[in-house]
Amino acid sequence: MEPLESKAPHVLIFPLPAQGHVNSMLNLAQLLSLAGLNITFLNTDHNHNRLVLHTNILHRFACFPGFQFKTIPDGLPDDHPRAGERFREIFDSIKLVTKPLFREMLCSGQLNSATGQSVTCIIADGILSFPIDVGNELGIPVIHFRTASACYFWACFCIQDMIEAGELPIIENEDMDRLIRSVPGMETFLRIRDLPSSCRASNLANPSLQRIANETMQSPRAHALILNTFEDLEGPVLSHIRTKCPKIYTIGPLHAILKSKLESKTTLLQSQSPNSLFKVDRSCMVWLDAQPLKSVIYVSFGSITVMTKDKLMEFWYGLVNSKKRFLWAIRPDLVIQKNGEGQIPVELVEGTKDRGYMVGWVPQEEVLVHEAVGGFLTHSGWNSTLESIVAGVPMICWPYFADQQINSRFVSEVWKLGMDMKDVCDRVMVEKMVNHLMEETREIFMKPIAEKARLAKESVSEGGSSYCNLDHLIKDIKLMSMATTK
Ligand SMILES: O=c1ccn([C@@H]2O[C@H](COP(=O)(O)OP(=O)(O)O[C@H]3O[C@H](CO)[C@@H](O)[C@H](O)[C@H]3O)[C@@H](O)[C@H]2O)c(=O)[nH]1
Ligand SMILES: C[C@H]1CC[C@@H]2C(C(=O)O)=CO[C@@H](O)[C@@H]21
Repeated sequence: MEPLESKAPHVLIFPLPAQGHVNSMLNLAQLLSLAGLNITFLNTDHNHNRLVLHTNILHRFACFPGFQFKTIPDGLPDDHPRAGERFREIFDSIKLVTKPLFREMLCSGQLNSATGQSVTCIIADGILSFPIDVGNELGIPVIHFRTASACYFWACFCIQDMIEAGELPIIENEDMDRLIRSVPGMETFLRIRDLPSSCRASNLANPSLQRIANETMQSPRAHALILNTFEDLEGPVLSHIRTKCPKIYTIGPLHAILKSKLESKTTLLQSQSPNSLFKVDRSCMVWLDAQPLKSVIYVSFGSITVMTKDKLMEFWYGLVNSKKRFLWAIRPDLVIQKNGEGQIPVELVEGTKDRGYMVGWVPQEEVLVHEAVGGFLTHSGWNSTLESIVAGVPMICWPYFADQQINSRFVSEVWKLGMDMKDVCDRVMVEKMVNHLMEETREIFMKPIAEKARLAKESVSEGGSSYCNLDHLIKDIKLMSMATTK
């Protein structure tokens, strides 16, 4: 009989089906596969089809004999938008449809590895607590992976304290600049407007507010908590989280640690491509090649943001009026309430022809490290924030929802890596901020962002904090698996 020690663990990875979650979980899956672990990556049918259509994901993972994709329904019809506020409908359908199937899949052995080995550890999205219940029932340890920032996690964790202190709910006509005092470590800079967007609900029974508060407070029940961040970025807030979740693995920025691990593996590195749910248009790289050094502001609002055509026009006018060059990723489903196609004003058409380039979806990691890119107008999704930090590109933040409101506060006020434009959307402000970031006050941001980029790279290099924590995580998973297979 094979000695127990020689059996590689079998880890089931289950992300919330959203770009920013699938992305970082796939990076983790690849890192664990490189370490020789057997992995089952459980995608929703909808997202798996999109990944297969738009990426070389099957080819990329084919070199790992212990890796397999499995799929599960998300319970929504295929033509559901899965964007904007309607994204949240996924939580009810997951609860209703996916949760019982998830349990059934584990019980029936459908998720066993290619060699027949059952799951020895689950890494589940930290916004979903039901895998902890299923894991407990079946005797499988569960690790939570919250794909957003640590500062967001901590603010969510403190929602109950904010309620008890009378700081929530927000009342009508409230001063949005009022400071929040019951999130330890953030007393001097966290305003109401910076709280996770669900906290803007005026009713404490709001399902979204209830969900993020309740689900976040479940994480201490997990065996450990993985965060896509690094100690030199979020150290102080991590100390607070450790009082509630003592075992935290900070292993970010994941895209950077993966890149550094692949550096010596040329064939694997060459076959890397973005983990995109959208069709990537690479023509923007040719356009960027023709632009002067640090002259372009890159604009993207991530995968879930939606906006009215009026708002889009404000951004467009602001960009054109700034007279700066811009590259704008406009997802096909970004604009809601299109109100017919309408005429695009001639000054926008001309200004864009001269200095702009628009595509549906870009290879963002590559775009941000391109030498022509000098700034990023972003929705402050956590992956985008980390990618910008690693690339040393300062940001203008226009948060849309969830963690983005607090991420943008940290980017601007705590880390001094850019400017926060939250809750404002007019062409004059866009023009002014773009000019500040790209020219007038650019120097203010360049030193802090270069320093954070250096620290990020150090953390993922051999001996760095994230590098070592990933090794510890792998050892922990191996130990757990020995215990569960005994
Ligand atoms: O044209 C584009 C635009 C984006 N991306 C990539 O898509 C990802 C977007 O992720 P993120 O910046 O985190 O934004 P969302 O897609 O909006 O991510 C969701 O998930 C994140 C992680 O939990 C949260 O921080 C966000 O608020 C939430 O909206 C990044 O890796 C980008 O590189 C591209 O490759 N091309
Ligand atoms: C749609 C958002 C609700 C919460 C999710 C999240 C989280 O981990 O709390 C982060 O950003 C969004 O993708 C999700």
